[in-house]
Formats: sequence, C-alpha cells, structure tokens
Amino acid sequence: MASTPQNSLRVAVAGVTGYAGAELARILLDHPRFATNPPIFLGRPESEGGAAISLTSLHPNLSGLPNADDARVIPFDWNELQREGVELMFLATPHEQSREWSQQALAHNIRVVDLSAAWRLDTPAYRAIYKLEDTAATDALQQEAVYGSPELHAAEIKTARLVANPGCYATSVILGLSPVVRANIVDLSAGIIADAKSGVSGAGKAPTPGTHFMYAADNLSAYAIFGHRHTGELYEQLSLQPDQIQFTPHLLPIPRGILSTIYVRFTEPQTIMSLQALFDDFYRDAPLVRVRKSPMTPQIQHVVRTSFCDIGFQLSPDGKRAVIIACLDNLLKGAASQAVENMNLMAGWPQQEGLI
Ligand SMILES: NC(=O)C1=CN([C@@H]2O[C@H](COP(=O)(O)OP(=O)(O)OC[C@H]3O[C@@H](n4cnc5c(N)ncnc54)[C@H](OP(=O)(O)O)[C@@H]3O)[C@@H](O)[C@H]2O)C=CC1
Ligand SMILES: CC(=O)N[C@@H](CCC(=O)OP(=O)(O)O)C(=O)O
Repeated sequence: MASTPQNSLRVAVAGVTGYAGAELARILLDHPRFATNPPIFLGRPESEGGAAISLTSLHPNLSGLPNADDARVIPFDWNELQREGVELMFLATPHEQSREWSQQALAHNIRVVDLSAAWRLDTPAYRAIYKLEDTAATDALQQEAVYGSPELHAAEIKTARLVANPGCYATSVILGLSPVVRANIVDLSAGIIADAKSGVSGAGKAPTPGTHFMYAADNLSAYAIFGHRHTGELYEQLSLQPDQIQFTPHLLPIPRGILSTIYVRFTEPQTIMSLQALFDDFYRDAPLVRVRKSPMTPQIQHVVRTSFCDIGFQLSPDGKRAVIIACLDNLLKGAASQAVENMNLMAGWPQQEGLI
C-alpha cells in the first residue's frame, strides 16, 4: 500500500466518543484525502439505546465540517467494517481493548494505528505496568509493531501493519532529548531530569478523584513519582538505563497541553551555536517539530490546538548544562495528530497533510 500511494483510504475510528477519538474525527473530516470518502466512526451506542447516533449530536463542535452533519456513530462490527472495505483503523480505546482489536483487525487485513500503550513497549518488564496478557501471538506482534514516532521511525512506519502511537508525555521528552542523546554529548552518569506538566485531558474523559475539578483546579501536583508508565518508552526510545533519567509528571489545572522541562549535563562544554545547529539539523526535515532559536523557549499557549511539538533550550554560561523545553498538545501531537501523521506515512502521503 505504501509503495503505490492511493488518493484516499477507507478508514475507521474506534473510540470516537472519547477525547482523542473526537480530535481524530475533527482532523480526518477536514483532511483533503477524505473529502469524498469520509471515515467510519465507531462507538458504543448501546448506551444510547442501541441505535446509531449522529456524530454531531455527540460532538456539536464538528458541525459544519465536510461530511460531519451526515456522519453516524455506529456499533463496532467486523462484518460491517469488511463490507465497508476498511483498510486502516485508528484505535482510540483503552489498552486492553486495543490489544484485542488490533489482533483481530490484522486478521481482517486492516492496518492499525493504535493510540493506546498496548504495543509501545518491547521490554516485558517495562510493559508489566499495563498488566496486559502476553502470549506467543502477542509476542510476535510486538516484534512487528512499529513505535509511531515519525521523526524517529518514518521508514518503518511507511510499511507497517501495526503502529503503536507514542504516549503524550513520552513524545515530548523523546523529541526534546533525541538530538543531544543521539549525538552522545550528554553525561549520562550525571542523570537526566525530565520534569513534565500536563493538562487534565491527558487522563481521558472519565473523571477520577485526582482529575475532578475540585482537586485539579487551582492546583499543581506531582504524581507517579518513580513509577509513571511512560518511563519505559523513554528508556527504550532513548536507549537509556532506568538510573540515567528521572521523569516526574505533574497535573496542571488547564484542559490540554504538555510542557516538559528537561535538565542535562554535557561531557564537554557546548556553545549555543553548536547546540542550536544540532537541534536545527536533527529536525530539518520534520514538518511538525518547530525548533525555537535560543534563548526563546516554547510555551503551552503556542502549541495548544496545533499539531506541532515546539522545542527550545538555554545553555548555562559555562556551556556544561542545558535546560531543554519541549511543548505539545497532548490530544494532538501527543495523540490524534501524531496518529494521522502515521496514517499519512502508511498511505504514502506527505506526513503533515491535513495537519497544518
Ligand atoms: N488523552 C490523551 O491525552 C491521550 C490518550 N492516549 C490514549 O488514547 C486512548 C484514548 O484516550 P482518551 O481519548 O483520552 O480516552 P477517553 O476515556 O476519553 O475515551 C476512551 C474511548 O474508548 C471507548 N471505550 C472505553 N472502553 C471501551 C471498551 N471496553 N470497548 C470499546 N470502547 C471502549 C470509550 O467509549 P465510551 O464513550 O462508550 O465509554 C471512548 O470512546 C487511550 O488508550 C489512551 O491511553 C494516548 C495519548 C494521549
Ligand atoms: C494527565 C494524565 O493523567 N496523563 C496520562 C497520560 C496520558 C497518555 O499519554 O496516555 P497513555 O500512555 O495511557 O496512552 C497519565 O499520566 O497516565
């Protein structure tokens, strides 16, 4: 499929009633490749009495987008997906459900971009936090799954059957650190600190005591210290050992957006010019990463509701330490728009199509 780009693709979105699924619907309805071939939207309308419901009754903000007012949210059914000739599915569903459906989708010859963590981690010890069932079949599929970071793995994504879309925090820290870690200039023995803050939508639509308005509003709190589930993605994608990075997430009292502040020490003193060139060169061909010119650093208000990850840094006067800041919208570059970048690559279309 990737070798002969098609003009369009038959796609379906599972989990369209959720936060990430809603963003997928918005992007895909507005995507030029789907103007005459709109996506199929899957939900659990049984909670609405079993009948299909209209997409815009669920998400009134989508009304007026191409094909949106005629779109229905239908119950999940493999026969229906086959009848419709679906070629690629987005799974914006919980990890366990994604794990089951991605295997079934591949068996039905449907390629998958999975937004959950079901296939992100190769190392069983890092995956254990998700308590997913491992079998010989899932082990084989895990080997095949491609970590869906277009900036790092574009070539593999193009031909993949199963793409594991990265975690939101993980995307920001991995993109912020990759240029300096891959250049081998970081003193790993000194340890990297990644201090990240996220808006509340990162936790999904179901409120919990920790994300309830009364807890989150007017508040800022650290959580999952020494145990956040995204650390495995950092270890694997940055080839780090657990004692070489300390990642601490915080919950911000805003709806969406992530800002990660990353502290590194260098083995040799750097100059602002050399470091700027390193970041600029690394992301020269990355249409959805904006490298800021030091001393400018990214801010959440510059990325919210965009598909960009913004990256910037400042260097200490002695050139031995840098603070790197990476910023993105958790529902977009941290989830839905990154998933669409992956679909674009899988279909042989420009990575940023429909996103800028
Ligand atoms: N929120 C974020 O910033 C990010 C989320 N992700 C991942 O993306 C996926 C979706 O996240 P998000 O949109 O935030 O989550 P939400 O909780 O907002 O939405 C979850 C969606 O999954 C559906 N769903 C829940 N359980 C089942 C089930 N057993 N069978 C079928 N469908 C089910 C829900 O349907 P219903 O409405 O009927 O309950 C809903 O459509 C998750 O795997 C999450 O980890 C990844 C990166 C960032
Ligand atoms: C604010 C908040 O709660 N954020 C979520 C991360 C969301 C994400 O990226 O999701 P998955 O890795 O689960 O797909 C968390 O800390 O668990």
